[in-house]
Amino acid sequence: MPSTTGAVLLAVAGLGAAQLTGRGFPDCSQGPLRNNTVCDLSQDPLTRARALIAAFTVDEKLNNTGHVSPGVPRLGLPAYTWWQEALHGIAESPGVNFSDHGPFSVATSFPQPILMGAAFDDQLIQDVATVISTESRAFNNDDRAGLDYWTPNINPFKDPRWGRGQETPGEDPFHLSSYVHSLILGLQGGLNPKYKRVVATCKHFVAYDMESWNGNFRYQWDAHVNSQDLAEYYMPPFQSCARDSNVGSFMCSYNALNGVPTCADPYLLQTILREHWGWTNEQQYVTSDCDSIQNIFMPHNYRSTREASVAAALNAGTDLNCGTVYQHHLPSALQEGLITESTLDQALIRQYSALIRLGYFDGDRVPYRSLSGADVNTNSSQRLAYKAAAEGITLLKNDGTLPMQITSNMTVLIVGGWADATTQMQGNYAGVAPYLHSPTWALNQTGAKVYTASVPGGQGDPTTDSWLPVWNWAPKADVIIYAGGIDNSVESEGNDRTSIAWTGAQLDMIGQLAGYGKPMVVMQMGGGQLDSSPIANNPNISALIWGGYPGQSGGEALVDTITGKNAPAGRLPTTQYPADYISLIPMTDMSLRPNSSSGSPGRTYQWYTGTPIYEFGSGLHYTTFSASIQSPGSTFAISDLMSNCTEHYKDKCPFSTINVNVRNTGSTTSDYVTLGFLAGSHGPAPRPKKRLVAYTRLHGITGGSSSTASLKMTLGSLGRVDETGSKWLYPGDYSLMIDSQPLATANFTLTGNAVCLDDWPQPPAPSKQDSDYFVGGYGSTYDGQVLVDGNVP
Ligand SMILES: O=[N+]([O-])c1ccc(O[C@@H]2O[C@@H](CO)[C@H](O)[C@H]2O)cc1
Repeated sequence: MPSTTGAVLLAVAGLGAAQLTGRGFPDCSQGPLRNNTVCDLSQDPLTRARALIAAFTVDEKLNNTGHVSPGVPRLGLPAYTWWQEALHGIAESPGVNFSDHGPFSVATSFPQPILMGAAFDDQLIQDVATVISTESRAFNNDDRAGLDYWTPNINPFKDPRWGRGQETPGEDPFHLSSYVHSLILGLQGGLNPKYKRVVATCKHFVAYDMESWNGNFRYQWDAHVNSQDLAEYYMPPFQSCARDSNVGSFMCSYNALNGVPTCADPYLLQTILREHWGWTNEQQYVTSDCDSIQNIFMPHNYRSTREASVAAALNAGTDLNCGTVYQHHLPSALQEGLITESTLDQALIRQYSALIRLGYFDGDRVPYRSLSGADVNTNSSQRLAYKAAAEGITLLKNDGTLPMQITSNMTVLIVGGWADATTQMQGNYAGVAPYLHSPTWALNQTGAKVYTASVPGGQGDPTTDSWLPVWNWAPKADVIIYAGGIDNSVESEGNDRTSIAWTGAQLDMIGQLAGYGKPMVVMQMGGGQLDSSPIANNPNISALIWGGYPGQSGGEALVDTITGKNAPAGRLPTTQYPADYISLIPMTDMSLRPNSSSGSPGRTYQWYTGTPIYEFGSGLHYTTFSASIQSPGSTFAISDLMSNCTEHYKDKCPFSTINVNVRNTGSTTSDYVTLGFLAGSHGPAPRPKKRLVAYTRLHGITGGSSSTASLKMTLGSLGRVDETGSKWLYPGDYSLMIDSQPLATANFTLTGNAVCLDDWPQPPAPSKQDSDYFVGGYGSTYDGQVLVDGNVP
């Protein structure tokens, strides 16, 4: 038992404040660590990290367990802030300093992931992530950021109300898995680079997709998910991160899963993450979400003391605490024997070996050390931010009015809360952009006469003052654009939506404007979808464009889509449900399949039994396409497929690369997203309507010419998940369909006996303590304090 576990000598600041605790690097040539093996580059990262941690006293170990780590001055180990954010560009966060450094106080601001997801272009995502990691290294070299980025948010966007759905690439688990693989390659600099560019963090593990609904809050919510939905829907993006992309870090979530707060769950953090997915080289760490270890104690009330709560987290495999409870309560947990020093060592070794993989101790040998302000906000990163917005923008309705020239002799009226949007275009987790070009700014570049009105006001605004400019200008306009929808005032962290309809005030204005009978375009902005049927069904509205949160070049990309400079080819990454959908299913219902007894109509395009307003994968073009598919063959014996399968993880074995010839049958040059959906009578009922198994974006197909999409399909993409969560290859009929409204189909049959591709580990039976689990809930009190959102005591 260690003798000294006394007061931790640490002044830890509040969670959200900028905490610039000093960065810099340890000096391995002159500093006190120079003779420690951590400075010996010939050793492997794990050996080096072990040697470093062996030099710490117990107090020094305990001190360095929070996101603000003081380092060890005695050893010349600098303070380090682990918490940086970069969801779509370097973002304001505790470890990032944007304060004035001349032209270098900005970072490229790409669109929110929900819009980049709509591009269905994995190479684009890798390119974007490479710019982010380049800029991150420049910030780090200028001592204005650390090297650990707690991004991406990769929880599937299952419920249209979720305020943070905008942070994700959409609702489909295959799409998310593929997207996140490319993203991590770009952020970290490859699958297994000698030096990672930055550490990426897949969050929030797992089943976190609700902020605040009907008295449930993310800090206390217990998500009940059966093994089938868990393995089939909620887990695949995380499997892609851990097993297939070698991500450097994971973040457990606020919520509990089936009675156990995720940060205290060894089934998740050890059995699934480290054992089943082989995330075992001890060069990666699990961090908590910010204060989610405190939440194990309260409001989850999963353990009766803070000491027991921090011990439950550390022992389960949460190596780092975003917050301060580890630093304040692990000392007594150690003294009470609730944790061992070797478990503490393991957590620290994981943290510091991750830093070693970043070259933290290797001085100028790290190739990224030369990156500087000249590598931030470059011309090419500006072009990429534009491209990312342009590729994601999705055309949902067009009566033939678009594309439409906007020339200097025209008058344009643009109305709505997004008409002059600037920071609004970034959404949340944003940084300081070099510029923010609004739709109005972009229209002004055309030389046309542009009138802007930001009406309407709030839903209950009874005045017509703000309508006057509209009534004045609408009759004179050659084209009317309405730019509105939703933004972070109704969807954000801590804030789920209570309606998925357009507000009456906006529909009133849109209807009035349409009444002028002019060419009229509606831009539906925001991350979550709105029921746009009133716009789709209004014959006086020429076109509907969905623009998400398009980032620094959003205005140009939107206006260029109207004029045809950008030929739209984005596809909806989520289902657009009718407005009454949310009255049929509670946010807390985690099941995907429709259920006649609960009344659930099912979730996502795979299981929703109703008719969507616009389905997942919708998106029009300024041209037309045809497709022909090369058949992979008609019949396959499962035994043959398996005997050719040499991968350790059987679901990764290739099935076939299927070539799809896509022909532009119109005259406008355009990209085309080739979506491959699988359906058929294989595996047990109920069966999904279809599921995405492959996609590729083809670029710049000129009118009359063709391009080939190679859709790589694995055995896993054919597999289906049973009720225990295991994935099987089943005999039966399969149809691979190209596009949402199929342009081509290939049918084939698998014969023989079903074979298990992935034997899912079963959760343990609830322990006595787990069954004592009690959710306190917000609005309840603890120690006389009322628990309120954003104020977890
Ligand atoms: O106290 N704060 O300032 C604060 C700020 C953000 C916050 O959200 C959490 O922090 C992010 C860490 O990456 C997670 O994605 C999110 O769930 C939680 C707490």
